[in-house]
Amino acid sequence: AHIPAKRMTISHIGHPRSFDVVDYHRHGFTPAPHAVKTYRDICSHDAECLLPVQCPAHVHDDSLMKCKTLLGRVGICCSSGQNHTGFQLLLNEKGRGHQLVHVDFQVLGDVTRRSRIELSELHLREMRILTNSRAALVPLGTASYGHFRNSRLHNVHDLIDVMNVANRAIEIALATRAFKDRKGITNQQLEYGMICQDLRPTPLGAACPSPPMCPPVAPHFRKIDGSCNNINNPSWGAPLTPYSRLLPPLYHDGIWTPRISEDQGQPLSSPRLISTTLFSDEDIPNSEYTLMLMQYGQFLSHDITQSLDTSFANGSAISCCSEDGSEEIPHEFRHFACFPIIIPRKDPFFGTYKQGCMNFVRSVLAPRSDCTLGYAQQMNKVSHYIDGSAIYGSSADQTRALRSFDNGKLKVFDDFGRQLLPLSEDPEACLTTEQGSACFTAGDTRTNQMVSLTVLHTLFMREHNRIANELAQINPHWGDERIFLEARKIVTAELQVITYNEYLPTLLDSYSYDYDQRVEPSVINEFASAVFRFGHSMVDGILKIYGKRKLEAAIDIPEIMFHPARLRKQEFYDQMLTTMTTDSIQDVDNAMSDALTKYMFRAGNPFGVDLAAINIQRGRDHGLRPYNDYRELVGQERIKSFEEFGPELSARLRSVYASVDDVDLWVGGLLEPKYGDSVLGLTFRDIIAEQFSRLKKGDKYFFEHDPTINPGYFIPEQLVELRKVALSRIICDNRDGILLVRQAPNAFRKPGLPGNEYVDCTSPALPHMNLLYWQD
Ligand code: HEM
Ligand SMILES: [Ca+2]
Repeated sequence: AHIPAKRMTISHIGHPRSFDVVDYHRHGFTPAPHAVKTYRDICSHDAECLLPVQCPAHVHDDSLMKCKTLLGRVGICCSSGQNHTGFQLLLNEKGRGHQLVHVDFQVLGDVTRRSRIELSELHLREMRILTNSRAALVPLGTASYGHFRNSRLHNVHDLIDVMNVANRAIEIALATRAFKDRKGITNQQLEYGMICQDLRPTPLGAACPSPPMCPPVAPHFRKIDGSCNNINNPSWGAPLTPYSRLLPPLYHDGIWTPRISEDQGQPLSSPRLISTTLFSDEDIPNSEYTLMLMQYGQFLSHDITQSLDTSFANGSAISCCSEDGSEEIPHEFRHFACFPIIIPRKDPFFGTYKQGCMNFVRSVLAPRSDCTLGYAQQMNKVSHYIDGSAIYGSSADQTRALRSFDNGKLKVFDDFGRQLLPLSEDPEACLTTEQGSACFTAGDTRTNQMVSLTVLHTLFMREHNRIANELAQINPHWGDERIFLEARKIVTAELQVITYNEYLPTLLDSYSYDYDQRVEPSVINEFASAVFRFGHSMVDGILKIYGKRKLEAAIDIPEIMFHPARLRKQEFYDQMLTTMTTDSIQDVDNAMSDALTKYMFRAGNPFGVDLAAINIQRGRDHGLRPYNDYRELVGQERIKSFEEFGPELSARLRSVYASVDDVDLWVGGLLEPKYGDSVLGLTFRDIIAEQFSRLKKGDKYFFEHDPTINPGYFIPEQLVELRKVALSRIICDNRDGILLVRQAPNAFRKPGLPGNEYVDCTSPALPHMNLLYWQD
């Protein structure tokens, strides 16, 4: 018996932050004196009036006091802590009535034994499935393999590390289930995190990773794996740790079983049915933004998040569908992480290929960071910070494999004088093994997923080496290590400048500043598994390639997924950069390219997989609550009837959702009307703002933080230089120069828009960063 979403009200206990305050100063508006009362007048002395999403999202029966923010939006009075779970709530009188669960050691001993037996049974079953059935594995060369390829690991050591953590997390989830059965714990108690017992001194404690060892003095350079950033919580933001959450998950069993309908507990509709009913391919180019807004968004998302599909212990891909794809494998014969997407028989596309099942495997889990029993948490495979991990890797091993150890530079593949990323030696790196295929290596395992993504990886690899070369000239006494670390630090700052000064202002108009040690920087599960996937709607299924005067090719993007060999054609790199900074993105709406919903990763096959359906299923896999709960979290009214979505959509929505409280977050967020002149609706916009606020506030090494905070701070003269950085300058500096000679100053906005006219790459309108300020 989980809490029906409709009965919930959301209120918040927060610590002071200054979201709208910043906005207000930046834009220089003065609120009309009668329009709003400032928070000081309304909230008590230690509280501040903030947008709800900026406060730790706490769901309980009472509501904190409503107030108005400086920009006139409805806020709440917040006063403490960021986490939505437990303890603070209990101390707060609002928590009355939610029982803290006492854990007695004898019960815990029994529960531990039971979970270990169950875990070994699961492993045995896995072995049986693997050895007995050909259908257990996803065949190489299929689209489903391409999907799995998206969460491939670097190497076998990487696999062992992930498996270790994942198995411990499963053990804790199993123990939680046993404990719940034994003690009659409610789903609500699980959601609130009311089982507060730290497991570390108990036999289950071994399942929690020990905290990282940090040097006594904070190092000047951030660690590759992001650990030791926060003094009190050194594992915050490190790879293989769980996502944070805005709201507690909604699982059917309170632990890991996906949610069902709010309407009489029927199963939710198939994500594929939702996809065909609500999403179609329409060509609606945006008049303001270039494809770079899409491509940089994906590149950035790969720096901060990667969830992994569960695999067999040997790393091979689990199949949940029969070999011919006509049906799901029955529960008893399939892996416990199977959660296949059922394709309705009448499916207008997959039906013609007699496909009844699309493979989907649930994400790998990580133990909770406070080492308690409770709901399952998904693992982020990469460092949560914006720290260039897609360029450099998220572990010391990965970085070592990418470095040349020559004057601080990264390894390159010299392709007749053009510097490309090193070729991959992994025989499965590409989706195809046809002659002439070539895949590349970088810090992230999704580098080859889209050729335009591979181009961005190449661009930043070149930028690193360009800076390393300059630094070596300016400081001839520096060795390889010093040059590498300084260049990485500068490139990371460049990513932060581009992200916060160029990219985010196209999506948001406000976010907050200052370091705050209490802020957990971790990527928010709702952000990774739904909200930031808004970018999928921006993707154009066709990449146009221009020659000197005319259109040379129109590439169907499924042809270049995990197949970036075109990069070896001499002109292609410059051409792709030109296309990305010239052509339009598609509008953010419920149109999705067929390239993503029918043909994704098809690799020569007649059909691919459906990313819209996968996004919806992933949200359910990760226990995301329905869209309405997040509307409320950003201070909007809950939707009460489908009619509120407008006449056109309401009938379609009603045909796939039994209740308005069932609508998936990714779906509802994309259907929402745009907020002001933003490309996004308010719900997505606010959650994105909150995420990037945390990534800055919770990162001690953020480039702009001052010497009292950032052990590797930049001096003011260097900051002035860094703030000149623009993506268009980086493109000009690292082009082949074969076809690309000009850029508009803002690479995300369409060239030719007022103030964004083309200029020559050598123009002072694209200022250079002067590295002489790094002379030492
Ligand atoms: C260029 C075409 C793109 C393709 C083919 C693509 C494909 C994919 C695939 C296959 C996944 C994994 C889905 C799953 O199993 O749950 C994924 C995840 C994701 N995508 Fe995309 N994507 C593209 C562009 C973008 C863009 C433009 C953005 C954002 C602006 C974006 C943001 C994300 C995010 C945040 C995730 C979740 C990552 C994680 O936490 O694992 N993607 N995408
Ligand atoms: Ca990162």
